[in-house]
Amino acid sequence: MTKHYMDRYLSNQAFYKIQSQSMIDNPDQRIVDDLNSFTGTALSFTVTIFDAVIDLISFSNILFSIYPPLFAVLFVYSIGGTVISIYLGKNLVSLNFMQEKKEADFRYGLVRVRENAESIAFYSGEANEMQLLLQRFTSAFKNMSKLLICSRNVDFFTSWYIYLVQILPAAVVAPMYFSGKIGFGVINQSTSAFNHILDDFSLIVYEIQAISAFAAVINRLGEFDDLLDRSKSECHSDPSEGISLIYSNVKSLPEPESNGSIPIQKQQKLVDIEHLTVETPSGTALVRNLSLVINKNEHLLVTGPSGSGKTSLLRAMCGLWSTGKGKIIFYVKDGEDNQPSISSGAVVLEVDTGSDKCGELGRPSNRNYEGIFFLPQKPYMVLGTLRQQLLYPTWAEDAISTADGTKPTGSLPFLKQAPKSEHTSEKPSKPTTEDLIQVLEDVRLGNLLSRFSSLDTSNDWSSVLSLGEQQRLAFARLLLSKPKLVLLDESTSALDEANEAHLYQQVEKAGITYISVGHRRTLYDFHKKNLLISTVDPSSAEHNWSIESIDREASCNL
Ligand SMILES: Nc1ncnc2c1ncn2[C@@H]1O[C@H](COP(=O)(O)OP(=O)(O)OP(=O)(O)O)[C@@H](O)[C@H]1O
Repeated sequence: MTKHYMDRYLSNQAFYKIQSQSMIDNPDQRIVDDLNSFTGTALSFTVTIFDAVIDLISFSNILFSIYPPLFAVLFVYSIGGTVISIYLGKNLVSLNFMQEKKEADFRYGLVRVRENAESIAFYSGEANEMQLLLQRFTSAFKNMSKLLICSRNVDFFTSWYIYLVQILPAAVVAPMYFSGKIGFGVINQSTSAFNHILDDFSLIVYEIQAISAFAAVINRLGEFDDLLDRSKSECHSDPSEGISLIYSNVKSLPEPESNGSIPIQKQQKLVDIEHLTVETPSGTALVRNLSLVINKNEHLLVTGPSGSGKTSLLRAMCGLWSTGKGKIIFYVKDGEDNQPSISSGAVVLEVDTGSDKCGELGRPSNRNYEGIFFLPQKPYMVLGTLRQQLLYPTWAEDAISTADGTKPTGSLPFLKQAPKSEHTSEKPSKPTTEDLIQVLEDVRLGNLLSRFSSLDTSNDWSSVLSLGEQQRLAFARLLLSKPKLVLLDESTSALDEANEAHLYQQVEKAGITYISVGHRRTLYDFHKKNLLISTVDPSSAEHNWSIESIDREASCNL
């Protein structure tokens, strides 16, 4: 079940939507704790119910042969007890639900302190953190107090219910004993049979607390399950709604000129954006009616005021946001197998649409295999060795290792990677150790090997490397993956100008076309076109962007 849920959580970018739109709380706790409770309790309930059925069959006969009216008393008693315990415990389900949430919130608060230890220490924010954590803890504590009061009431009743049962059967059969119809031993016999059967009928009374906790777990898992299903069905929804991403496996060939030749520049179209309007998930327009073609090596710089929607444009290009309209066509795949067929001078394009590629995972399972790479401003450092950092995210097989760095032993079927979807393109071949060392040199991080002794040293890389070093490491990943197109979101913001220039030269040398977002003047030196996005004016329907060529020499002189 854990693997099943993780598969769906990591498909269709469900984890991203859940986090960015705050759809449900603590999905991690649902996967770890709720699944654990669900499977454990489901198993123990099954065994308990099975036990109860066997017990009921064995003792009903005895009780019925002693005195049939005892059965009627038993029914009335157990039904009455069940109704009262359900009434007393009616708040237990919601209180258990909230307890799980509040404890998970508290734990998450502590995890955030650990993850942001340095920033908090720089801010000297200990007192504030303590306050925030105490608020979360107090909230969990208050809910626990309500839960305890409710459980206490249920417990009082359950105890009373259990004690009364000791005298009830004896009281019912006592008149028969005194009238001499039954012997003294039969009283004991009837008490024992009565207790057994009552235990079976009173499952709800005895287990009301466990049942309410189980119901809360089912609610939380059900909510999560629905969300994951919805995320999958959204991927298969009408592709005409929202922004369409199209991955073409042929290069777009324009109409040949009168002499039959096709201009070289036009053959190298990489991205074609048609009438694109990008909106936030809440529906605010950020970029209006953008039409743009990016050819190979025609590096584009996206600039504009803070909050104008530069990163959001990249989000739309990566398929993270589909709110808005228009088309983004990528011509980044090699077209050897699918040469366009030309008939009567017309060019027929063969394209794979995003929806065709949906398969199990909706959007392409790994955009990197499609020849597109993304570098964020704050690089993500995986938990693991330096080698795993470099191989991430294109080659992830080696990531299966335990916290102490050892490989898990034994055959665990769920550790096997999922079979590759037939639509998924081939990965580039895996780099050798020499390639990894070379790429570290290329991004001027060769000193890491002497600092950390080898490529297989594990560390908390986001703490031990400076932000600039992390950004260079991210460029090393890019150079290893050799995509056709890379989207750089202020990914050199922490670097000095010399390192920034060096990295851009390396990327250009590798033949990778880049689209950068940034504010720094130095960036103009490495780009050929500038897309300027201005803040949308809600009162006007005009588009809010302009494109101009960058005169490299002029920008160098600036
Ligand atoms: N998940 C979201 N839901 C709603 N609005 C969002 C969301 N994420 C970002 N926004 C809003 O969208 C707008 C554009 O954000 P974006 O990150 O694209 O700006 P930007 O131009 O890259 O800014 P900066 O230069 O400061 O990085 C901002 O006003 C931001 O508050």
